[in-house]
Amino acid sequence: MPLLSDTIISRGGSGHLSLVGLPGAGKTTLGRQLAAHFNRPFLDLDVAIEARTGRSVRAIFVEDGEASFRAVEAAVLRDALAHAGPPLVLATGGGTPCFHDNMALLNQAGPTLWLDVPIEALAARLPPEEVAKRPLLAAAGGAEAWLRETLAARSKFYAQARLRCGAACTLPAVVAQLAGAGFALPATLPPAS
Ligand SMILES: Nc1ncnc2c1ncn2[C@@H]1O[C@H](COP(=O)(O)OP(=O)(O)OP(=O)(O)O)[C@@H](O)[C@H]1O
Ligand SMILES: O=C(O)C1=C[C@@H](O)[C@@H](O)[C@H](O)C1
Ligand SMILES: [Mg+2]
Repeated sequence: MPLLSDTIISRGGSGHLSLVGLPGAGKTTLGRQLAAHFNRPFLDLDVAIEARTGRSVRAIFVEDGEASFRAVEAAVLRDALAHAGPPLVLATGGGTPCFHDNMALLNQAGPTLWLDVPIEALAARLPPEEVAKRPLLAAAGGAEAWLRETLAARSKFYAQARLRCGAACTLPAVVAQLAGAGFALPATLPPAS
């Protein structure tokens, strides 16, 4: 039986396409668009964590603390990357790349893209109702200050992504960037009959 890490590595450059970046960067939004474009399954890691545990991300943070959440996040990530199905478009959680060896695993599993959206644009995208959905942001004094501090702490992890887009992380721009970088992203084949 192959090791989990062998399974992940064997997917190579055409494996899972993972999006990383701060809350509000558009990982979920762009991830869905990329999945539709490349005819791949889409997985949102936060949603997968909630499905696995039967609890909200917020509840895990509040009741068990961040370290517990990060352990569950790392376990669900490993399972997702090792899954035998077709390669995914994966929207990671905002903090996923910064804990355990998650960023190295994402890079082994396939192309990685940092949505490096300017802080001012992120803050404008996150009105109070969006802030309330995100436990770390909601607990902070102000969204913009939290985003700045968090970027300073996290950029060394996000910067390990193979690709990066800035203000214009649109579907056409990212598709062109992936093609230009030579990542092979074949459309998912229908299941053999
Ligand atoms: N390119 C964009 N331009 C403007 N608004 C956007 C763009 N992409 C996403 N948004 C909006 O910004 C908000 C956050 O987007 P989204 O939920 O996709 O971010 P995320 O990176 O998945 O955040 P989180 O890490 O908290 O899950 C949503 O309201 C979404 O509609
Ligand atoms: O930026 C973060 O650390 C987080 C972002 C969300 O996607 C969730 O994974 C959780 O709220 C933590
Ligand atoms: Mg999201």
